[in-house]
Formats: sequence, C-alpha cells, structure tokens
Amino acid sequence: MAAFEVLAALVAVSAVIYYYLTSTADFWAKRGIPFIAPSPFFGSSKDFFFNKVFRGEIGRSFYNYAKEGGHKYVGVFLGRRPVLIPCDVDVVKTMLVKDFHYVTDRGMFYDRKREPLSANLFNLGGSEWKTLRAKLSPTFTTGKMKNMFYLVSECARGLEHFLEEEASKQRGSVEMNEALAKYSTDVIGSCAFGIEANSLKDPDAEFRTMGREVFTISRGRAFLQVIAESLPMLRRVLPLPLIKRNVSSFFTRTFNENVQYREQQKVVRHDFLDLLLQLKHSGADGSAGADSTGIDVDILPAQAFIFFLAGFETSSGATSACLMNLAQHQDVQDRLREEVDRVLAKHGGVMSYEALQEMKYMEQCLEETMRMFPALGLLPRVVTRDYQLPDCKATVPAGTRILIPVYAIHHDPEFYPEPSRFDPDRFTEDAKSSRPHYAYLPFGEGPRICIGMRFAWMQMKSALTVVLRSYKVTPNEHTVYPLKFDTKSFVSKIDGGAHVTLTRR
Ligand code: HEM
Repeated sequence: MAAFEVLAALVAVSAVIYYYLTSTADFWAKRGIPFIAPSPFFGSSKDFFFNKVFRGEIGRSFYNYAKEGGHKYVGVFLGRRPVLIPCDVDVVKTMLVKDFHYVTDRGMFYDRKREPLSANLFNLGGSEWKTLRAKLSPTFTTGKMKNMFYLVSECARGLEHFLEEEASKQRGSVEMNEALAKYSTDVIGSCAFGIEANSLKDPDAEFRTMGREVFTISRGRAFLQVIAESLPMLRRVLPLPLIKRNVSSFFTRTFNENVQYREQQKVVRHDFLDLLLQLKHSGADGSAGADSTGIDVDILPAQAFIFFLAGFETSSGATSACLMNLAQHQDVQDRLREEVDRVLAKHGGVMSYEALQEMKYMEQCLEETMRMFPALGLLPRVVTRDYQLPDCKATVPAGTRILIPVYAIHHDPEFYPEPSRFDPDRFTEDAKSSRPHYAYLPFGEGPRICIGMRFAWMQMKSALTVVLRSYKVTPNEHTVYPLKFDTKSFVSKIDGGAHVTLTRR
C-alpha cells in the first residue's frame, strides 16, 4: 500500500512538473507568431543549453527560418520560457530606439544583497539603470578618453616588450588571444582599479587569474544554470552565485583598498576610478550626485567590475580575431601597415591619441572583424510593459524575453554578400551608407549601447599599432582558420586560440 502511495505521489508530482514545463507551449500560437515548437524542459533548442553550438549560430538558424518564411519574427522557447527573435532590421531599430521605453532592460538576474557586484550597469534595469547610466556617461567622453590615453599607452609599451620576449622564444610563434587578454587586463586594471595588474610581466598575476576564473563555469554550475533557466523561481534558493566568491572578494577588496589609498594620498590619475570617486563625493556632500538621486555608493565597486568584465575579453577577442584575419589576408595587412607607418611618420613616430583617430583603414579592419565575430551573438532584452509589436498585431506581456540575432544579421547575404569573406571595404563610408544602419550592431544600439565603445577603440587600435609597426603577421602550423567560436563562452572567443607568427620587419 505504502509503495502504491509513493508511486501515486511520484506520478502526481511528475504530472505537475510536466504541466508546468509545457504550460507555455501555446504562447506564440495564441498570438499568431510563427514559432519553433518546443520539447519539454529544453524548449526549441537543446544545443542552447548544452553549449554545443555557438549561440549566435543557433540564433542564425532561427533567423533564417523566419526569413525563408517571409516573417519578421519567430517565437522560440528556451526551456519553458517564450523568447521572441525579431528578424527584420527595421523592427530591431524600433525596439532598440523608438520603443525603448517598452524594452528597457536586459532581464539579467542580479541580487544586490547577496552579490553586490551583480548590481552593475549591464545587469540593472528600469530607473536604477537610467540614473546610473546618466551618472556614468560623462565618464566616457572623448575628453576623458584623451586624459586616460597615457595609461593605455603605458600598457601598450608593456605589450611591446611582452611580444618581443614571446616572439624570441618560439621562432616567432605567439598565441595572441592570451597576449591581448593580458594587455587588456592591465589596461582595465590600471584605468578602473588604479593598480598595475602586471599580467604582461608576471605569468601568475592575480588579476589575470581572476579574469580567467570569472568566465570559467564548472559542470555542476552549468547544470544548475540549466535548471534555473527553466524554473527561474529557483534562482533565489539555488546555491548559484553569479560570480564566484573568491573572484568577487578579490575585486571588491582591490577596489576598496585603492579608493582608500587615493583618498588618503590625494592621488589624481584622471582614470575611471577618479571619476567613480567623484560620483561618491558628489553624493556625500549633498550636491547633485549619486546619493541625492538614489544611487547607493556601495554599488561603485560593481561598476569598476563591469568595466573590467565587459571590457577585457571583448576588446582582446576582437583584436586577436582581427590579427588572425590580417594574417590570412596579406594584401589587407600591407595596406593597413602602410597606413600605420604613414600616420605615425606624420606624428613624429609617436602613437598619440590623435594619430589613432586618423587610422581609418584600421577602423574598417576592426569593424569587419566585429561583423564576422561580434562579441555578443545575441543581444538580450526583456519587455518591461505590455507591448504591441512593431508591424504586427500581436501584443506580448511584460516579462517576455527578446534576443536580437546580431550574428545572424551580420551574416545575412542581403546586407553582406559572401558573409564569410573578410573584406574591410564593406566599411568605407559609401558602403556603410548603402545598407541599413541597424544591420551592424557590434556594440548594440539605442540608449543601452555599449558605454565603453570609445575606450574599446582606443585600446584595440593601440594594440594593433604596436603589433603592425614592428611585425609582419603570418599564419603558422597552429593557426585554425576560418575562425571558430568557443561555444562555452558568453562573450565570443576564438576556439583553439589565435596562433600566428610574428616576424620583425
Ligand atoms: C570591442 C570591445 C567591446 C565590445 C564589442 C562591446 C560590446 C558591448 C555590447 C554588444 C553591449 C550590449 C549593448 C546593448 O545591449 O545594446 C555592451 C554593453 C556594455 N559595455 Fe561594452 N563592449 C566592448 C568594450 C567595452 C569596454 C572597454 C567597456 C568598459 C570600459 C564596456 C562596458 C560596457 C557596459 C558597462 C555595458 C552595459 C551598458 C548599459 O547597459 O548601459 N564595454 N558592450
């Protein structure tokens, strides 16, 4: 009898779970939006959960399905959660800009109490995000970038020495992804935390170790994340810190120690840390500042942390992918080097901020690389109030997820014929004006566009200048090309590394 009761209870629980997991399956059908049918638990794509395929590529299969059917949208399910994929660049534009007040947030999970670093600009939503963005935006003006350039160029000199040593060790063979990750760790360590991160000099530098750890997800954690995707209410009870504890205590401690040092020693470096400190003080003395508009000064370390997180792997990934493209396309590399030599000669051989601004062909090479290899293959958004979709009769409720298929748009032959071909001439002014602006979204768009874009350009161009003015870059036996994406990485990363040979000119 007892066995029968246990069995009955099991059947009942399974039925409830099954009902819960499948109860959203008619979400898109009810709204008349074409959709990709889900399977229970995994939704429309198992690959999405098991990280077997690059997420941007999964988005591309959804996008192609919609386009082939002549649809502007396709509905999918991630687990039981309905997710909308807009597949028309005009719709994307409307969502990101005109209808921004309906689609303000990314729907990222954060928990200010348990994990203060998660309450950062990338994750925050609504009015908290808006106030913070307004406070932080002046930190990234051209003038502020110019003031910070001396710190970036110090790190670029560090990169120069590092490459000299590395290239001499292995007949010129260097893995550029790691070299550039060290460089960008040093850059952001210096600008956002005010310290010499020393990643280029010291193979065991703590900052670099933490940078690696922050993106490493154990199998157990990955499994819990799958469950949390399907059953979001478990998020608050599962032992699932977003950021590993040793990583978060390292960044918080480093930030706080340096704040204390600067305040005591009255050090001014014109970097992000200075600017974040100004936010702190403008609140404390009662003038229009952080506290007076409701920003808690305790969330400042979280902002330095997101500058690091959002800034180091994105920039190093794009720069190393660009070098891989240049290694395969010697004609493009020669043309770019000619530009670097010419502009530097004009500026007395000095890599100044102004010199970098003049390197227009370098911009084209990076733009084309970020088209092929965008940092985020899918741009997340969430609907914040009931929303009648543009060019469509359907309304979706608040809470509906949206994924903008950036990688798919960047590989749509309608905008980029032969999309797998590397061709920086797609980014001449004429070529750009011949296609819709929203067919190119490497930094996102609208009010939530990447706040660090100017900084990223400065950092990437400095690194490319350092490499190209001294070396010819060629493929070697370790080079894997065409580039493959690491399917486990949230931010796009080259699978197998960026191996090239550097030969002194
Ligand atoms: C090549 C380098 C970079 C790329 C490709 C990149 C790309 C992106 C993208 C795609 C987004 C989302 C935009 C959207 O949702 O519309 C974003 C947001 C963001 N990025 Fe970057 N990024 C780069 C470098 C940086 C750097 C250097 C920093 C900081 C120093 C930074 C800080 C941020 C922050 C804080 C956000 C959130 C902005 C907000 O929600 O208001 N990024 N970035």
